Amino acid sequence: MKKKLQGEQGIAARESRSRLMIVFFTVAIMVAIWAAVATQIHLNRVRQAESEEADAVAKVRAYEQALARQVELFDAQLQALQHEWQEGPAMFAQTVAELRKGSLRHYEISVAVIDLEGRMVFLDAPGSTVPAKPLSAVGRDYFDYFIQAPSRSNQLFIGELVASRLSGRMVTPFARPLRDENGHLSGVLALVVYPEYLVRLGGFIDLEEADRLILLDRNGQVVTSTHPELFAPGSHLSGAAKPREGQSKGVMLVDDQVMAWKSLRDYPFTIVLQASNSADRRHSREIERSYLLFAGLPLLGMLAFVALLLRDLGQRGQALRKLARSELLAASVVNAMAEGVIRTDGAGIILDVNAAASTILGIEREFLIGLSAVSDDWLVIKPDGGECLGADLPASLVLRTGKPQKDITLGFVRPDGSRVWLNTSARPLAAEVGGGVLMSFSDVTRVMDSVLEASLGSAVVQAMAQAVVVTDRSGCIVRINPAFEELYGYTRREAVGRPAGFYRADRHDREFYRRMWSSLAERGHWEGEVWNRHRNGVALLVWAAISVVRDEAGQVAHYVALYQDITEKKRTEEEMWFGANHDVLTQLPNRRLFNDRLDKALAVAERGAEKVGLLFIDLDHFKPVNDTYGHAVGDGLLVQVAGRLTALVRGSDTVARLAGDEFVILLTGVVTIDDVRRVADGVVAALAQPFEVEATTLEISASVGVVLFPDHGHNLDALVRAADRAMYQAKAAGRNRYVMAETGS
Ligand SMILES: Nc1nc2c(ncn2[C@@H]2O[C@H](COP(=O)(O)OP(=O)(O)OP(=O)(O)O)[C@@H](O)[C@H]2O)c(=O)[nH]1
Repeated sequence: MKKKLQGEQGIAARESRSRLMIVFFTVAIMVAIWAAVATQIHLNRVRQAESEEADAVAKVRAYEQALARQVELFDAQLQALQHEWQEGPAMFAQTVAELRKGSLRHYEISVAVIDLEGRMVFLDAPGSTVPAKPLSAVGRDYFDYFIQAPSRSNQLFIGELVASRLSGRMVTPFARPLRDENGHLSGVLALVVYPEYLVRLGGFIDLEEADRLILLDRNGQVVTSTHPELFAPGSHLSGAAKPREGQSKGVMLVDDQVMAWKSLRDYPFTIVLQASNSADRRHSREIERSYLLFAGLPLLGMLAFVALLLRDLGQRGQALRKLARSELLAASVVNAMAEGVIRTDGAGIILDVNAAASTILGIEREFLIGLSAVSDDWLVIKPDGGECLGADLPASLVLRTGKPQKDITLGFVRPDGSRVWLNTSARPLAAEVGGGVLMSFSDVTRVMDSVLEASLGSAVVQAMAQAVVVTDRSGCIVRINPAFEELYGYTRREAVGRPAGFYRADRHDREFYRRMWSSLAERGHWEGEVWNRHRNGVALLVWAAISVVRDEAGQVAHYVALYQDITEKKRTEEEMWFGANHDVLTQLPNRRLFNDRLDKALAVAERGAEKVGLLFIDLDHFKPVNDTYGHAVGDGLLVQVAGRLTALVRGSDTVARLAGDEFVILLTGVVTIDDVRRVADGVVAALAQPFEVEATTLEISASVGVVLFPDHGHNLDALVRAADRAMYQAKAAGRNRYVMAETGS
């Protein structure tokens, strides 16, 4: 149940992960597109604003230059008229008339001369005459400017916009002082200009229809503008759309419209341009729209696609959950079955196994998957003991014939060597589910064993006193008898099904078992001593007699082994043999064993180039030891002598006690006579050393006769005689020495 939930949760989690990923990537792409578009639009707007500002500033500058030139022109006329006034009124009037036809012909202007009282003494205004009641200029700024400070230098003064008393129109006076011959102020000369002429200059600077050019005077009052309906002369600019106070020039955006302004340095005018940028704006709005379209269309497409994808995913998820639920259900049923189930692909490769299959076969599920179910590597036997090859396995039969196979009994040998009997069925799987084979099998070992047991004359076996074990042809135990249980300590249940020999003591090498098996194969029988081990760990030496049992066809069907415990018997035999061949007192080999070994050594030496050395040793004056200290001390001395002699030679040499105080050393593998001399020197020296026996210090010595085979004799008797002789020669020569036998003796 838990697994099932986990499966569904897994699908749900995967599904919501997929949804999240899709939404995440869609949002990311949308954000990226919109960011790119917004950046582009912003950059466009910035660029446009910059270009609009630059444009406005350039127009203002151009107009500034035109205006300055215009003012300079007016001033030049004023200066000319200033000069003419001194020539008399008639001359002055004539000059004015000439100017009107000449450089001032394009302008609607008036020329007035005002005396020191403020009376207008000369006026030349088209369509106007000097009024009967003379007008007073007192209070007009251009008059007051010079009158209040008569010494003011000869400079141009531009008055503020004022309503003409003659025409009622707004005018701008340009004035200069008039002086008499003495240089005293005699009046003021005014050139009164209808200021709309000043903005006509805008025509020179490429103004656009909607560009608003406004000229302000020093008080911020509108002097004139290209759009008098919006900016009436004498009015003030309202709101934010006016130059920043204290700044003589600047450019800024007001209500998404560029406004540039500049105050003239030399004249009391400020130029304001409210630029029309509608054409550019329209164009850039179109570009922006195309950007938005570019970003918006794919976006809409993407949103639609994502919506479809999510819907599809939801449906798929539902279907998958349903499928997973049914698959989980099926899988848990299969896994809970007591029968082993294996599924393979069309080539017999194992794709899936259930828990029971793994348990029955004794192989981990992970290990089984990927193996071939039709391989020759499986150790499978038929009920008759014959081997079942890969091509005869049920999966192979199904794959070859396409037909189901039912109730095939086979013995399967597990990796641990034990054998299990299986009742197997297999059937082909439909191509829609991927093809392959579905195998199922159950463990029928108990039934099969009892069948086999019954067929093996169990009564006789059971009754036998000897331990009996019967195996199938693969070497797996199919039955044991009570004597076996007693001998090895394993119950029938523990032993049956395991490989025979699982109770080995591992005291024999591979070669031993190889010889056993080849004997069984060649002669159908083997017997001999084998070290096995009881369940409690104690090693047992048994006499094993193993026979092959063949079926009617002559094929190996079973092996039968009989075991007899010979551990005790062997021990007794060994003890008896030891007693017969060794000296009881010193435990050294006795004459019998010595003769035996000498015989063998001579036989070996005869075949090779090596020699055999013999040292006959007789203790000197041993009898007095016995006589003086007693037999026990004599015995103790003999034991110590045996020890010293044994310590002098290699393990392959033999030290034997022949009788009484007579010892012999048999040296094999001798190459030169010097090898023997070295040992003889050692013997004499070792036995001349004092002995400590039962708190008694004894000093004796030995006489040694030395012979060499083949130098001093070709057989045992000749050698022994020669050695004996040599030994007596040593005694005769004064004892405590060795004498080498004479050659040819
Ligand atoms: N303690 C003891 N003495 C033994 C044993 N077998 C023999 N003997 C004694 O060993 C002595 C052998 O003496 P001999 O070799 O004849 O005389 P010896 O005193 O050694 O004189 P030389 O050989 O001429 O130097 C005898 O007295 C035996 O009784 C034994 O097993 N134990």
